Amino acid sequence: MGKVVVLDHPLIKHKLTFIRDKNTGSKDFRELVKEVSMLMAYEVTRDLPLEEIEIETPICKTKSQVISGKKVGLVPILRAGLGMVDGMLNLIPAAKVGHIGLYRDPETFKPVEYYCKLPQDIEERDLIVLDPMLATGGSAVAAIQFLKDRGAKNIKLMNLIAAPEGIEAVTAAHPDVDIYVANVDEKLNEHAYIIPGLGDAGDRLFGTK
Ligand SMILES: O=P(O)(O)OC[C@H]1O[C@H](OP(=O)(O)OP(=O)(O)O)[C@H](O)[C@@H]1O
Ligand SMILES: O=c1cc[nH]c(=O)[nH]1
Ligand SMILES: [Mg+2]
Repeated sequence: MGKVVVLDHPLIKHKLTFIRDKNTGSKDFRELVKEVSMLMAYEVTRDLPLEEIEIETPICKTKSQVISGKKVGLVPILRAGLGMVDGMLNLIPAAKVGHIGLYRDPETFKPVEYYCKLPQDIEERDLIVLDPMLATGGSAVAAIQFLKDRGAKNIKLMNLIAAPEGIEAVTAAHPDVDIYVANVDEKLNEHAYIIPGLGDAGDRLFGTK
């Protein structure tokens, strides 16, 4: 069974409060989502392998560690996942970025795919799927399946806010996938929005409502 890691650092909690606040406009919302993603990247990348290289300080030669040749791929689920890419790239600049376009049908709540462009070597990469919201889990389950169908083997999921229903759906469908979240909220409402949540992440990022 994949682990569920809740990153309840005070800085993340603080920023999440202003992300949730309906009075936070798109500019600040984007900035805060980027900052929280960057803070979460610290923990999501904890198991990246290191190797020792030889360098020379101004004083002497020494051995020191660098991240080894392991390749990372970031896979934002469009649109809202885009808001998390820059924060992650700040810390993992060598990562390649693949995009999966999905929107949730407002009546059935089922994901509808409309775009996909992935790095060619995804089967060799450690992939991190990015989406601020894990609600029913339908979008994340579909995106992860999509990656597995194309040969991906090592996948993590990173969300800002998850509903218990979404965590259950992902762990049932993809028990090999670890989930990293900033908070697990209470439940879903009748429109499958997360309570208390933050509303529609895509609309708030891009000002479309
Ligand atoms: O867990 P689920 O029930 O599938 O819901 C979560 C999905 O819904 C939102 O996307 P949305 O469909 O609003 O598309 P958008 O990012 O373009 O706004 C969100 O960003 C997730 O992708
Ligand atoms: O609460 C929710 C649920 C799905 N998508 C969102 O953006 N927010
Ligand atoms: Mg949306």
